[in-house]
Amino acid sequence: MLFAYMFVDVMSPLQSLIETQRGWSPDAFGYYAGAEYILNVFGFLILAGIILDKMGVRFTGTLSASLMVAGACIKLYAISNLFQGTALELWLSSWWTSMPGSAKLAAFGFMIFGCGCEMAGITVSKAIAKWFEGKEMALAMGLEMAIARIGVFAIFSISPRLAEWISPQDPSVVPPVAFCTALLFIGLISFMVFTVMDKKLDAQLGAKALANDETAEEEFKLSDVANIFGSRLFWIIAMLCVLYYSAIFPFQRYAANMLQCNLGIDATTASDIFRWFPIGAAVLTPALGYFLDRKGKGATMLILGALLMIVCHLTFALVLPKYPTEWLAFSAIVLLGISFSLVPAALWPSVPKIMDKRFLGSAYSLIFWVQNIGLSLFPILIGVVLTASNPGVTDPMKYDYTNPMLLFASLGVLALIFGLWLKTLDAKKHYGLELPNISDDKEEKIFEEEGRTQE
Ligand SMILES: NCCCC[C@H](NC(=O)[C@@H](N)CC(=O)O)C(=O)O
Repeated sequence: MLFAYMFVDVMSPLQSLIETQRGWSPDAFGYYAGAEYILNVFGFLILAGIILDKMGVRFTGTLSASLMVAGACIKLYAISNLFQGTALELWLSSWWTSMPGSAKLAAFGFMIFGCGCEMAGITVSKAIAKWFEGKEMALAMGLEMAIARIGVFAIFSISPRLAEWISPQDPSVVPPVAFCTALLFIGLISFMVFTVMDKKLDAQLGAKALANDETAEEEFKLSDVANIFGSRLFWIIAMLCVLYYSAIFPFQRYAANMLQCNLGIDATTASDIFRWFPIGAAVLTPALGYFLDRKGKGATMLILGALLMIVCHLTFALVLPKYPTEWLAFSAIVLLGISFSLVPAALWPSVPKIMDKRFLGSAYSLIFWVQNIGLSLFPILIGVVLTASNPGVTDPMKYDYTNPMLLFASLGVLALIFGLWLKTLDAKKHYGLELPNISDDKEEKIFEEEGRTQE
Protein backbone atom coordinates (compact mmCIF):
# COMPACT_ATOMS: atom_id res chain seq x y z
CA MET A 1 0.00 0.00 0.00
CA LEU A 2 3.00 2.27 0.62
CA PHE A 3 4.11 2.10 -3.01
CA ALA A 4 0.52 2.19 -4.30
CA TYR A 5 -0.18 5.46 -2.48
CA MET A 6 3.12 6.87 -3.77
CA PHE A 7 2.11 6.06 -7.32
CA VAL A 8 -1.36 7.61 -6.85
CA ASP A 9 0.15 10.99 -5.99
CA VAL A 10 3.34 10.99 -8.00
CA MET A 11 1.91 13.51 -10.48
CA SER A 12 0.14 15.71 -7.90
CA PRO A 13 3.06 18.09 -7.31
CA LEU A 14 3.75 18.18 -11.07
CA GLN A 15 0.44 19.57 -12.30
CA SER A 16 1.95 22.79 -13.63
CA LEU A 17 4.89 20.88 -15.19
CA ILE A 18 2.65 18.45 -17.10
CA GLU A 19 0.55 21.41 -18.23
CA THR A 20 3.62 23.14 -19.66
CA GLN A 21 5.27 19.97 -20.98
CA ARG A 22 2.35 17.98 -22.42
CA GLY A 23 -0.43 20.58 -22.59
CA TRP A 24 -2.73 19.05 -19.95
CA SER A 25 -5.22 21.77 -18.90
CA PRO A 26 -6.72 21.66 -15.36
CA ASP A 27 -9.77 19.95 -16.94
CA ALA A 28 -7.55 17.31 -18.58
CA PHE A 29 -5.68 16.83 -15.30
CA GLY A 30 -9.04 16.45 -13.52
CA TYR A 31 -10.24 13.80 -16.01
CA TYR A 32 -6.93 11.98 -15.71
CA ALA A 33 -7.13 12.01 -11.87
CA GLY A 34 -10.77 10.85 -11.87
CA ALA A 35 -9.95 7.97 -14.25
CA GLU A 36 -8.37 6.04 -11.36
CA TYR A 37 -11.84 5.22 -10.10
CA ILE A 38 -13.91 4.82 -13.30
CA LEU A 39 -13.78 1.02 -13.71
CA ASN A 40 -14.27 0.55 -9.97
CA VAL A 41 -17.39 2.70 -10.12
CA PHE A 42 -18.73 0.70 -13.07
CA GLY A 43 -18.76 -2.42 -10.96
CA PHE A 44 -15.19 -3.64 -10.80
CA LEU A 45 -15.09 -3.14 -7.02
CA ILE A 46 -18.17 -5.30 -6.50
CA LEU A 47 -16.50 -7.95 -8.66
CA ALA A 48 -13.31 -7.46 -6.63
CA GLY A 49 -15.30 -8.18 -3.44
CA ILE A 50 -16.64 -11.39 -4.98
CA ILE A 51 -13.17 -12.43 -6.16
CA LEU A 52 -11.77 -11.69 -2.71
CA ASP A 53 -14.43 -13.70 -0.91
CA LYS A 54 -14.29 -16.57 -3.38
CA MET A 55 -10.55 -16.77 -4.07
CA GLY A 56 -9.08 -15.45 -0.82
CA VAL A 57 -6.52 -12.90 0.23
CA ARG A 58 -3.46 -14.46 -1.41
CA PHE A 59 -4.86 -14.78 -4.94
CA THR A 60 -6.63 -11.40 -4.85
CA GLY A 61 -3.60 -9.60 -3.43
CA THR A 62 -1.30 -10.99 -6.13
CA LEU A 63 -3.83 -10.13 -8.84
CA SER A 64 -4.30 -6.59 -7.51
CA ALA A 65 -0.54 -5.96 -7.28
CA SER A 66 -0.10 -7.22 -10.87
CA LEU A 67 -2.87 -4.91 -12.10
CA MET A 68 -1.16 -1.99 -10.42
CA VAL A 69 2.14 -2.80 -12.16
CA ALA A 70 0.44 -3.19 -15.57
CA GLY A 71 -1.45 0.13 -15.20
CA ALA A 72 1.70 1.92 -14.05
CA CYS A 73 3.65 0.71 -17.11
CA ILE A 74 0.93 2.02 -19.46
CA LYS A 75 0.93 5.40 -17.73
CA LEU A 76 4.73 5.60 -17.84
CA TYR A 77 4.69 4.93 -21.58
CA ALA A 78 1.96 7.55 -22.11
CA ILE A 79 3.91 10.39 -20.53
CA SER A 80 7.28 9.35 -21.98
CA ASN A 81 8.93 10.81 -25.08
CA LEU A 82 8.68 7.33 -26.68
CA PHE A 83 4.93 7.81 -27.03
CA GLN A 84 5.18 11.30 -28.52
CA GLY A 85 4.62 11.34 -32.28
CA THR A 86 3.50 7.70 -32.53
CA ALA A 87 0.46 6.80 -34.64
CA LEU A 88 -1.45 5.99 -31.44
CA GLU A 89 -0.63 9.39 -29.95
CA LEU A 90 -1.70 11.18 -33.13
CA TRP A 91 -4.94 9.23 -33.26
CA LEU A 92 -5.70 9.75 -29.56
CA SER A 93 -5.05 13.47 -29.93
CA SER A 94 -7.34 13.75 -32.97
CA TRP A 95 -10.63 13.53 -31.02
CA TRP A 96 -11.79 15.26 -27.79
CA THR A 97 -8.94 17.64 -28.51
CA SER A 98 -8.97 19.39 -25.11
CA MET A 99 -7.67 16.08 -23.68
CA PRO A 100 -4.19 15.42 -25.20
CA GLY A 101 -3.38 11.87 -26.41
CA SER A 102 -0.82 11.46 -23.60
CA ALA A 103 -3.49 12.37 -21.01
CA LYS A 104 -5.95 9.86 -22.52
CA LEU A 105 -3.50 6.95 -22.47
CA ALA A 106 -2.20 7.95 -19.01
CA ALA A 107 -5.82 8.03 -17.80
CA PHE A 108 -6.34 4.51 -19.24
CA GLY A 109 -3.25 3.23 -17.41
CA PHE A 110 -4.40 4.96 -14.24
CA MET A 111 -7.80 3.24 -14.63
CA ILE A 112 -6.13 -0.21 -14.65
CA PHE A 113 -3.90 0.81 -11.76
CA GLY A 114 -6.97 2.07 -9.85
CA CYS A 115 -8.66 -1.33 -10.14
CA GLY A 116 -5.58 -2.97 -8.64
CA CYS A 117 -5.17 -0.32 -5.95
CA GLU A 118 -8.74 -0.48 -4.64
CA MET A 119 -8.79 -4.26 -4.88
CA ALA A 120 -5.60 -4.24 -2.81
CA GLY A 121 -7.27 -1.86 -0.31
CA ILE A 122 -10.14 -4.24 0.47
CA THR A 123 -7.77 -7.24 0.40
CA VAL A 124 -5.53 -5.58 2.97
CA SER A 125 -8.54 -4.73 5.19
CA LYS A 126 -9.68 -8.33 5.06
CA ALA A 127 -6.16 -9.60 5.70
CA ILE A 128 -5.81 -7.31 8.75
CA ALA A 129 -9.22 -8.43 10.05
CA LYS A 130 -8.05 -12.04 9.65
CA TRP A 131 -4.63 -11.55 11.23
CA PHE A 132 -5.82 -9.31 14.11
CA GLU A 133 -9.24 -10.73 14.92
CA GLY A 134 -10.02 -10.08 18.59
CA LYS A 135 -6.77 -8.14 18.98
CA GLU A 136 -5.66 -4.54 18.27
CA MET A 137 -7.40 -4.31 14.89
CA ALA A 138 -7.81 -0.50 14.96
CA LEU A 139 -4.14 -0.07 15.81
CA ALA A 140 -3.16 -2.45 12.99
CA MET A 141 -5.40 -0.60 10.50
CA GLY A 142 -4.00 2.70 11.79
CA LEU A 143 -0.45 1.50 11.23
CA GLU A 144 -1.28 0.29 7.72
CA MET A 145 -2.77 3.68 6.85
CA ALA A 146 0.17 5.45 8.52
CA ILE A 147 2.64 3.57 6.29
CA ALA A 148 0.60 4.57 3.25
CA ARG A 149 0.57 8.22 4.40
CA ILE A 150 4.37 8.11 4.78
CA GLY A 151 4.40 7.15 1.10
CA VAL A 152 2.38 10.26 0.23
CA PHE A 153 4.70 12.39 2.37
CA ALA A 154 7.73 10.86 0.66
CA ILE A 155 6.39 11.32 -2.85
CA PHE A 156 5.48 14.98 -2.32
CA SER A 157 9.11 15.49 -1.29
CA ILE A 158 10.74 13.25 -3.91
CA SER A 159 8.60 13.85 -7.00
CA PRO A 160 9.54 17.49 -7.80
CA ARG A 161 13.18 16.73 -7.03
CA LEU A 162 13.22 13.61 -9.23
CA ALA A 163 11.62 15.66 -12.01
CA GLU A 164 14.68 17.94 -11.94
CA TRP A 165 17.17 15.16 -11.27
CA ILE A 166 18.37 14.33 -14.79
CA SER A 167 18.21 17.85 -16.16
CA PRO A 168 17.55 20.68 -13.65
CA GLN A 169 17.09 23.17 -16.51
CA ASP A 170 14.60 20.97 -18.32
CA PRO A 171 12.56 19.06 -15.68
CA SER A 172 10.47 16.08 -16.77
CA VAL A 173 7.59 14.05 -15.28
CA VAL A 174 9.15 10.78 -16.51
CA PRO A 175 11.78 10.05 -13.77
CA PRO A 176 9.31 10.26 -10.82
CA VAL A 177 6.74 8.05 -12.59
CA ALA A 178 9.44 5.54 -13.63
CA PHE A 179 10.73 5.44 -10.05
CA CYS A 180 7.27 4.69 -8.61
CA THR A 181 6.63 2.04 -11.27
CA ALA A 182 9.81 0.26 -10.15
CA LEU A 183 8.61 0.48 -6.53
CA LEU A 184 5.33 -1.21 -7.53
CA PHE A 185 7.35 -4.16 -8.89
CA ILE A 186 9.00 -4.41 -5.48
CA GLY A 187 5.52 -4.24 -3.89
CA LEU A 188 4.37 -7.19 -6.00
CA ILE A 189 7.36 -9.23 -4.86
CA SER A 190 6.69 -8.23 -1.21
CA PHE A 191 3.11 -9.45 -1.49
CA MET A 192 4.35 -12.78 -2.83
CA VAL A 193 6.46 -13.11 0.32
CA PHE A 194 3.35 -12.33 2.41
CA THR A 195 1.41 -15.12 0.68
CA VAL A 196 3.92 -17.64 2.11
CA MET A 197 3.35 -16.25 5.62
CA ASP A 198 -0.41 -16.21 5.15
CA LYS A 199 -0.36 -19.85 4.08
CA LYS A 200 1.39 -20.67 7.36
CA LEU A 201 -1.27 -18.73 9.30
CA ASP A 202 -4.01 -20.66 7.50
CA ALA A 203 -2.37 -23.92 8.54
CA GLN A 204 -2.29 -22.70 12.16
CA LEU A 205 -5.88 -21.39 12.04
CA GLY A 206 -7.03 -24.64 10.42
CA ALA A 207 -5.49 -26.64 13.22
CA LYS A 208 -7.06 -24.29 15.81
CA ALA A 209 -10.50 -24.44 14.14
CA LEU A 210 -10.34 -28.23 14.04
CA ALA A 211 -9.42 -28.30 17.72
CA ASN A 212 -12.36 -25.94 18.55
CA ASP A 213 -14.75 -27.66 16.12
CA GLU A 214 -15.41 -24.32 14.31
CA THR A 215 -17.19 -24.13 10.96
CA ALA A 216 -15.46 -22.87 7.79
CA GLU A 217 -15.16 -19.18 6.74
CA GLU A 218 -18.23 -17.21 5.69
CA GLU A 219 -19.09 -17.23 1.98
CA PHE A 220 -20.02 -14.26 -0.18
CA LYS A 221 -23.60 -14.49 -1.41
CA LEU A 222 -25.24 -12.14 -3.88
CA SER A 223 -28.16 -11.76 -1.46
CA ASP A 224 -25.71 -10.18 1.04
CA VAL A 225 -25.39 -7.19 -1.30
CA ALA A 226 -29.14 -6.56 -1.03
CA ASN A 227 -28.96 -6.92 2.77
CA ILE A 228 -26.16 -4.39 2.99
CA PHE A 229 -27.84 -1.92 0.63
CA GLY A 230 -31.02 -2.21 2.72
CA SER A 231 -29.20 -1.14 5.88
CA ARG A 232 -29.70 2.51 6.91
CA LEU A 233 -26.49 2.32 8.95
CA PHE A 234 -24.54 1.19 5.89
CA TRP A 235 -25.76 4.24 3.98
CA ILE A 236 -24.87 6.66 6.78
CA ILE A 237 -21.34 5.25 7.01
CA ALA A 238 -20.98 5.12 3.20
CA MET A 239 -22.23 8.72 2.79
CA LEU A 240 -19.95 9.97 5.55
CA CYS A 241 -17.07 8.13 3.91
CA VAL A 242 -17.73 9.42 0.37
CA LEU A 243 -18.29 13.03 1.51
CA TYR A 244 -15.26 13.13 3.77
CA TYR A 245 -12.83 11.40 1.42
CA SER A 246 -14.05 13.45 -1.58
CA ALA A 247 -12.84 16.53 0.25
CA ILE A 248 -9.48 14.91 1.02
CA PHE A 249 -8.08 12.86 -1.88
CA PRO A 250 -9.20 15.17 -4.73
CA PHE A 251 -7.94 18.12 -2.64
CA GLN A 252 -4.59 16.34 -2.36
CA ARG A 253 -4.31 16.41 -6.18
CA TYR A 254 -4.79 20.17 -6.35
CA ALA A 255 -3.25 21.23 -3.03
CA ALA A 256 0.27 21.91 -4.28
CA ASN A 257 -1.01 24.09 -7.13
CA MET A 258 -3.47 25.85 -4.77
CA LEU A 259 -0.59 26.75 -2.46
CA GLN A 260 1.55 27.87 -5.42
CA CYS A 261 -1.23 30.14 -6.66
CA ASN A 262 -2.03 31.65 -3.26
CA LEU A 263 1.52 32.07 -2.02
CA GLY A 264 3.36 32.62 -5.34
CA ILE A 265 5.86 29.87 -4.48
CA ASP A 266 7.45 27.17 -6.67
CA ALA A 267 6.28 23.54 -6.85
CA THR A 268 9.02 22.26 -4.53
CA THR A 269 8.21 24.78 -1.76
CA ALA A 270 4.48 24.06 -2.11
CA SER A 271 5.12 20.31 -1.83
CA ASP A 272 7.39 20.90 1.16
CA ILE A 273 4.46 22.59 2.97
CA PHE A 274 1.83 20.09 1.86
CA ARG A 275 3.83 16.97 2.74
CA TRP A 276 3.18 17.70 6.46
CA PHE A 277 -0.46 16.79 5.86
CA PRO A 278 0.16 13.07 5.32
CA ILE A 279 2.99 12.95 7.85
CA GLY A 280 0.75 14.45 10.58
CA ALA A 281 -1.83 11.80 9.72
CA ALA A 282 0.84 9.08 9.72
CA VAL A 283 1.95 9.97 13.23
CA LEU A 284 -1.52 10.34 14.72
CA THR A 285 -3.60 7.60 13.03
CA PRO A 286 -1.99 4.63 14.87
CA ALA A 287 -2.13 6.56 18.17
CA LEU A 288 -5.84 7.20 17.66
CA GLY A 289 -6.34 3.56 16.62
CA TYR A 290 -4.71 2.55 19.92
CA PHE A 291 -7.01 4.99 21.76
CA LEU A 292 -10.09 3.63 19.94
CA ASP A 293 -9.15 0.03 20.77
CA ARG A 294 -8.99 0.87 24.46
CA LYS A 295 -11.24 3.89 25.09
CA GLY A 296 -13.71 4.02 22.20
CA LYS A 297 -15.39 7.36 21.20
CA GLY A 298 -15.44 6.42 17.50
CA ALA A 299 -18.52 8.51 16.59
CA THR A 300 -17.16 11.56 18.43
CA MET A 301 -13.87 11.23 16.54
CA LEU A 302 -15.75 11.23 13.23
CA ILE A 303 -17.57 14.46 14.17
CA LEU A 304 -14.41 16.19 15.36
CA GLY A 305 -12.57 15.17 12.17
CA ALA A 306 -15.31 16.64 9.94
CA LEU A 307 -15.35 19.88 11.97
CA LEU A 308 -11.58 20.34 11.63
CA MET A 309 -11.79 19.72 7.89
CA ILE A 310 -14.42 22.48 7.47
CA VAL A 311 -12.22 24.96 9.34
CA CYS A 312 -9.18 24.11 7.16
CA HIS A 313 -10.93 24.28 3.79
CA LEU A 314 -12.62 27.57 4.73
CA THR A 315 -9.19 28.92 5.68
CA PHE A 316 -7.82 27.97 2.24
CA ALA A 317 -10.89 29.45 0.52
CA LEU A 318 -11.30 32.73 2.36
CA VAL A 319 -8.39 33.54 4.66
CA LEU A 320 -5.25 32.42 2.77
CA PRO A 321 -5.93 34.55 -0.35
CA LYS A 322 -6.23 37.64 1.92
CA TYR A 323 -3.31 36.78 4.22
CA PRO A 324 -0.96 34.74 2.01
CA THR A 325 1.62 33.60 4.55
CA GLU A 326 3.43 30.27 4.63
CA TRP A 327 2.83 29.79 8.37
CA LEU A 328 -0.96 30.14 7.90
CA ALA A 329 -0.91 27.58 5.08
CA PHE A 330 1.29 25.32 7.16
CA SER A 331 -1.00 25.57 10.24
CA ALA A 332 -4.09 24.74 8.20
CA ILE A 333 -2.26 21.79 6.58
CA VAL A 334 -1.26 20.40 10.00
CA LEU A 335 -4.85 20.79 11.28
CA LEU A 336 -6.11 18.97 8.21
CA GLY A 337 -3.61 16.20 8.99
CA ILE A 338 -5.19 15.85 12.45
CA SER A 339 -8.64 15.64 10.85
CA PHE A 340 -7.32 13.01 8.44
CA SER A 341 -6.21 10.93 11.42
CA LEU A 342 -9.44 11.18 13.37
CA VAL A 343 -11.82 10.09 10.62
CA PRO A 344 -9.94 7.11 9.06
CA ALA A 345 -8.82 5.85 12.50
CA ALA A 346 -12.47 5.74 13.62
CA LEU A 347 -14.27 4.93 10.37
CA TRP A 348 -12.69 1.68 9.16
CA PRO A 349 -12.59 -0.18 12.51
CA SER A 350 -16.24 0.89 13.12
CA VAL A 351 -17.48 -1.14 10.16
CA PRO A 352 -17.11 -4.53 11.94
CA LYS A 353 -19.14 -3.08 14.84
CA ILE A 354 -22.19 -2.34 12.74
CA MET A 355 -22.03 -5.03 10.04
CA ASP A 356 -22.61 -8.72 10.49
CA LYS A 357 -19.25 -10.54 10.41
CA ARG A 358 -20.56 -12.63 7.50
CA PHE A 359 -21.00 -9.45 5.39
CA LEU A 360 -17.76 -7.77 6.36
CA GLY A 361 -15.67 -8.31 3.20
CA SER A 362 -18.58 -7.28 0.98
CA ALA A 363 -19.43 -4.36 3.26
CA TYR A 364 -15.92 -2.96 2.87
CA SER A 365 -16.02 -3.40 -0.90
CA LEU A 366 -19.44 -1.71 -1.14
CA ILE A 367 -18.34 1.22 1.04
CA PHE A 368 -15.26 1.56 -1.21
CA TRP A 369 -17.59 1.40 -4.21
CA VAL A 370 -19.80 4.28 -3.00
CA GLN A 371 -16.66 6.19 -1.99
CA ASN A 372 -15.14 5.63 -5.45
CA ILE A 373 -18.17 7.25 -7.10
CA GLY A 374 -17.33 10.46 -5.23
CA LEU A 375 -13.60 10.10 -5.76
CA SER A 376 -14.09 9.74 -9.51
CA LEU A 377 -16.47 12.67 -9.88
CA PHE A 378 -14.94 15.26 -7.59
CA PRO A 379 -11.54 15.74 -9.28
CA ILE A 380 -13.46 16.31 -12.53
CA LEU A 381 -15.92 18.69 -10.85
CA ILE A 382 -13.10 20.59 -9.16
CA GLY A 383 -11.24 20.85 -12.50
CA VAL A 384 -14.40 22.20 -14.17
CA VAL A 385 -15.10 24.68 -11.32
CA LEU A 386 -11.46 25.83 -11.35
CA THR A 387 -11.54 26.46 -15.10
CA ALA A 388 -14.95 28.18 -14.93
CA SER A 389 -13.81 30.39 -12.03
CA ASN A 390 -10.73 31.49 -13.95
CA PRO A 391 -11.85 32.52 -17.43
CA GLY A 392 -8.95 33.53 -19.65
CA VAL A 393 -6.28 32.53 -17.10
CA THR A 394 -3.52 30.63 -18.92
CA ASP A 395 -0.74 30.84 -16.33
CA PRO A 396 -1.04 27.76 -14.03
CA MET A 397 0.39 29.90 -11.20
CA LYS A 398 -2.45 32.40 -11.30
CA TYR A 399 -5.60 30.37 -10.57
CA ASP A 400 -8.13 31.58 -7.99
CA TYR A 401 -8.99 28.55 -5.85
CA THR A 402 -11.78 30.17 -3.74
CA ASN A 403 -14.71 28.32 -5.36
CA PRO A 404 -13.12 24.84 -5.45
CA MET A 405 -12.14 25.25 -1.77
CA LEU A 406 -15.68 26.34 -0.83
CA LEU A 407 -16.95 23.22 -2.57
CA PHE A 408 -14.59 21.08 -0.47
CA ALA A 409 -15.76 22.87 2.71
CA SER A 410 -19.42 22.20 1.87
CA LEU A 411 -18.62 18.48 1.57
CA GLY A 412 -17.23 18.71 5.10
CA VAL A 413 -20.50 20.25 6.34
CA LEU A 414 -22.49 17.36 4.84
CA ALA A 415 -20.06 14.81 6.33
CA LEU A 416 -20.55 16.50 9.72
CA ILE A 417 -24.34 16.13 9.43
CA PHE A 418 -23.95 12.38 8.75
CA GLY A 419 -21.50 12.11 11.67
CA LEU A 420 -24.02 13.73 14.02
CA TRP A 421 -26.78 11.46 12.72
CA LEU A 422 -24.59 8.42 13.32
CA LYS A 423 -23.80 9.48 16.88
CA THR A 424 -27.50 10.14 17.63
CA LEU A 425 -28.50 6.72 16.25
CA ASP A 426 -25.70 5.07 18.20
CA ALA A 427 -26.91 6.71 21.43
CA LYS A 428 -30.47 5.48 20.75
CA LYS A 429 -29.75 1.97 19.45
CA HIS A 430 -26.47 1.18 21.24
CA TYR A 431 -24.40 -0.11 18.31
CA GLY A 432 -21.31 0.34 20.44
CA LEU A 433 -19.59 2.93 18.24
CA GLU A 434 -18.50 4.87 21.31
CA LEU A 435 -17.28 1.74 23.09
CA PRO A 436 -13.70 0.41 23.07
CA ASN A 437 -12.80 -2.58 20.86
CA ILE A 438 -10.91 -4.29 23.64
CA SER A 439 -12.48 -4.61 27.07
CA ASP A 440 -10.27 -5.10 30.12
CA ASP A 441 -10.84 -8.88 30.28
CA LYS A 442 -10.20 -9.19 26.50
CA GLU A 443 -6.94 -7.27 27.00
CA GLU A 444 -5.92 -9.68 29.76
CA LYS A 445 -6.68 -12.57 27.38
CA ILE A 446 -4.49 -11.03 24.64
CA PHE A 447 -1.59 -10.63 27.07
CA GLU A 448 -2.08 -14.21 28.24
CA GLU A 449 -2.18 -15.47 24.64
CA GLU A 450 0.84 -13.41 23.61
CA GLY A 451 2.66 -14.69 26.67
CA ARG A 452 1.83 -18.26 25.62
CA THR A 453 3.00 -17.59 22.02
CA GLN A 454 6.30 -16.17 23.26
CA GLU A 455 6.76 -19.15 25.57
N1 LIG B 1 -7.24 -0.91 4.69
C1 LIG B 1 -7.54 0.27 3.97
C2 LIG B 1 -8.56 1.12 4.66
C3 LIG B 1 -8.94 2.28 3.80
C4 LIG B 1 -7.96 3.37 3.84
C5 LIG B 1 -8.40 4.56 3.08
N2 LIG B 1 -8.39 4.34 1.65
C6 LIG B 1 -9.48 4.35 0.92
O1 LIG B 1 -10.55 4.57 1.39
C7 LIG B 1 -9.34 4.11 -0.55
N3 LIG B 1 -10.52 3.48 -1.05
C8 LIG B 1 -9.17 5.44 -1.22
C9 LIG B 1 -8.24 5.41 -2.36
O2 LIG B 1 -7.65 4.40 -2.65
O3 LIG B 1 -8.08 6.47 -2.98
C10 LIG B 1 -7.46 5.67 3.49
O4 LIG B 1 -7.74 6.36 4.49
O5 LIG B 1 -6.43 5.82 2.83
